[in-house]
Amino acid sequence: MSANHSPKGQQQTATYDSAFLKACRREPVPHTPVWFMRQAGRSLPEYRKVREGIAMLDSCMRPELVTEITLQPVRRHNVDAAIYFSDIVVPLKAMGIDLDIKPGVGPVVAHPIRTRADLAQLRDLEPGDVPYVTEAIGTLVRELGTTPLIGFAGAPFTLASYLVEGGPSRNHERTKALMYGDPRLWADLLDRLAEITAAFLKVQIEAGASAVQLFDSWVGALAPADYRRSVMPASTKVFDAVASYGVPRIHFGVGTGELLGLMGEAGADVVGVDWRVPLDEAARRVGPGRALQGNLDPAVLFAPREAVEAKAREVLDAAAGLEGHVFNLGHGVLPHTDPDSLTRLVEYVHQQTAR
Ligand SMILES: Cc1c2[nH]c(c1CCC(=O)O)Cc1[nH]c(c(CCC(=O)O)c1C)Cc1[nH]c(c(CCC(=O)O)c1C)Cc1[nH]c(c(C)c1CCC(=O)O)C2
Repeated sequence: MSANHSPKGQQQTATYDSAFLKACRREPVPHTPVWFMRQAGRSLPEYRKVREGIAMLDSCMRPELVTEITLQPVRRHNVDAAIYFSDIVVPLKAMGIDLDIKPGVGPVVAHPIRTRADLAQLRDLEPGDVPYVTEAIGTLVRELGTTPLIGFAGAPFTLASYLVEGGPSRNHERTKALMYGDPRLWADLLDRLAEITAAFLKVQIEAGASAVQLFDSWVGALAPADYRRSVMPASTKVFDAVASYGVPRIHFGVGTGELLGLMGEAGADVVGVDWRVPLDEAARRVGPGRALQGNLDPAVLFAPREAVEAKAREVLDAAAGLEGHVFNLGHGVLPHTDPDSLTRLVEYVHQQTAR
């Protein structure tokens, strides 16, 4: 019996033919696929329950907990894809960098990277550093059946911003001081982070992830010329490193209206768009040959149902002429979102776009 006729082969074929992966490949879809960034997390009571008393980073290293949390939004919302439950700082933690995720704050780094000597903290990431990732993804792919699993990583700029600042930052002043003040050290830092990120994405793809998303959440802080010169080479290196697997590569950032074209050029198959740029205009900026993902403002979910549906309709109308559209929010689900409004939104998009 050939591999493709085995139950596993049949599952792989059905996953390949899912609406989500078809939209990423810009093929015709039975309905517009939907998933939400941060769909697993504090908006769900079942998440808060299983996380009780367990620190965020500890939970990322427990495969049975990761599996359960990743599946929760799929069960509840009928989304078209799962996203692996983890955090962008997990590979850094795995190589021994002293950092923690502080509740309500975000990642905090004990010894920020600001000199060439500090770079020694960043060594190569080996699959053996993250055995829980390989294990959890293996289980998830079996449990998810035909629903695709998205792997992810933080992009070099966004990771560098946490490492250089030592924590979350509004203005990224230390990061920019290094970028403009010591371009050589900056380039070496981003190159190291690109290698780590690429290695982390490879682990996830080899374990069975069907797509990957690179989160460059804070890169919207840069002007296009600085992005092109100081960030794009590292992000391109990440995308090139995983190109041969043939899985869709999604590239996302916030406030990136002026960077959308370059973010596509960096090597993405799908460009994530926040709510500030309508999708038809985003498509003009990104150009042909790439799908778009987005872009409902996550705060809209706090409005009454009719208003949510009217705003979702606007997103669908702006996406009408696109080659490929994956419906998502323009950034992550906000912690106090009513989960029922997410479930209704999935239903609405599916029903409005059924072909
Ligand atoms: C910038 C960034 C981080 N982490 C991430 C990004 C990029 C995405 C984005 O722009 O939102 C990525 C991330 N973090 C988490 C996921 C899970 C998968 C998903 O459902 O999308 C993903 C994709 C879990 C998490 N990561 C974190 C939580 C909350 C911690 C908790 O539940 O205790 C979750 C569910 C913690 C975290 N980790 C980080 C922040 C800013 C925070 C929030 C701090 C807080 O408000 O408490 C860094």
